[in-house]
Amino acid sequence: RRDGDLHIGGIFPMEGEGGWQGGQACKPAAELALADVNARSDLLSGFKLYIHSNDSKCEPGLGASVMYNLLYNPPQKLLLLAGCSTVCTTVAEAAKMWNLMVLCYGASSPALSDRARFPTLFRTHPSATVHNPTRIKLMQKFGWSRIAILQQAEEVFISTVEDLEAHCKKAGIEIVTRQSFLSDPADAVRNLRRQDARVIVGLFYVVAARRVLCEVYKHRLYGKSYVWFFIGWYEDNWFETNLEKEGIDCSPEQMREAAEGHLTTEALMWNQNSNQTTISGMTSEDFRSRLNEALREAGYDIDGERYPEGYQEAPLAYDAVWAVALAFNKTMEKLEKSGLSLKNFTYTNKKIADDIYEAINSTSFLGVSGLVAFSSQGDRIALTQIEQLTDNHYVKLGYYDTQADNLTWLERERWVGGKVPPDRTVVVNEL
Ligand SMILES: CC1(C)CO[C@@H](CC(=O)O)CN1
Repeated sequence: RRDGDLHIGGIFPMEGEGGWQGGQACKPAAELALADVNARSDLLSGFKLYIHSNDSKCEPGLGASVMYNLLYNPPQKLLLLAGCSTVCTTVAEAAKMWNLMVLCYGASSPALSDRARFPTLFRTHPSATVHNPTRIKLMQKFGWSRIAILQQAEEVFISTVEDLEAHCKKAGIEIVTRQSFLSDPADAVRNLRRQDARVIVGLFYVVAARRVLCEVYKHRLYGKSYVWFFIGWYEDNWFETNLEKEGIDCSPEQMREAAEGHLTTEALMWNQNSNQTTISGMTSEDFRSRLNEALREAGYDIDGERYPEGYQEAPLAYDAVWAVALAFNKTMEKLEKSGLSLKNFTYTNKKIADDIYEAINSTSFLGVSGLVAFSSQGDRIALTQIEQLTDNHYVKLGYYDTQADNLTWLERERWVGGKVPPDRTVVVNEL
């Protein structure tokens, strides 16, 4: 017996120039999850879930018009899925006026962790600040209490640095200098040398990262006396590609030499235990095979390593749909007690919206992206992974569970000079 259908809006960044076109892999992943939850007789019994989606191009204005079209055209939507920090900011700030929850699968901006501005926002994508406790943990492990920061002047990195500074203060780690640049890092890198920076946290997009690395080479700010922390979600050989195209005047060999030994931190988006069965019955590797099949059908040459954007984040979109289905299921059970159902939801019905909020807020299940649970500000609670570039390839050094303050260390780190670089010039007193 089908009591009816449940509808949600899906705003995916499919193509466009700026930002992140992660909808290319995230939309197919969301559709896989939709088929899976609708096939479950123990979920949403009597109802079928539908996603009505449109392309935001990762542009906030277009994202807003997509949202209005979803809201002002029947059928009524119960919730919105969205990607891209800029689009999620716009959609989540407005959605509360319609009592709509917003579930973001591709938004990393720390500014979104703000219940005052975004009272109905949840995200399966972790905030960029998730790296910071991991960076602090590594500094404490290697005895670095004097660091420097080099960042690109972009909102996401500015708010990440503010959070990092707060963590450093609490941990008693001194920041000797904080350099930022718009697009040319030359002066900023030169100032790092002038301040005798040795342990440097770098926060920039991958094109700026190549420019930084070439300046680091020129100023010899690498090797046995330096440690660089880079972001871990750049493509694997990022430091030796596009050099001509982007006017980088360092050779691939020079870039490799400057990059040798750097550390990276990133949030884990694929459940690490690849033979652990998740709520869908799949392991994360089963999910990968099904996603690859769906992407081949959509025309991507997966076997030729031609992955669409958002491939890394696809588990976050898949799990977002599961989080919605489980929350709706919980809400329907609660509403039935008072003879109501989600069919009674309207954009002015705050009571049912609060029930949906409560249901999402108490989410906790093992998804293909790992344990899915949210902080009080709606942020994804996630593990982080630490890697090091050794002999031109990334080696996994360990994982960090911030909530449990548990660092799993694999003892694989290697230092160019054979020992941990000190965080300052070491003066040896002649006896
Ligand atoms: C790890 C990354 C690439 C960070 O940016 C996210 C997009 C955004 O925050 O707009 C997608 N995932």
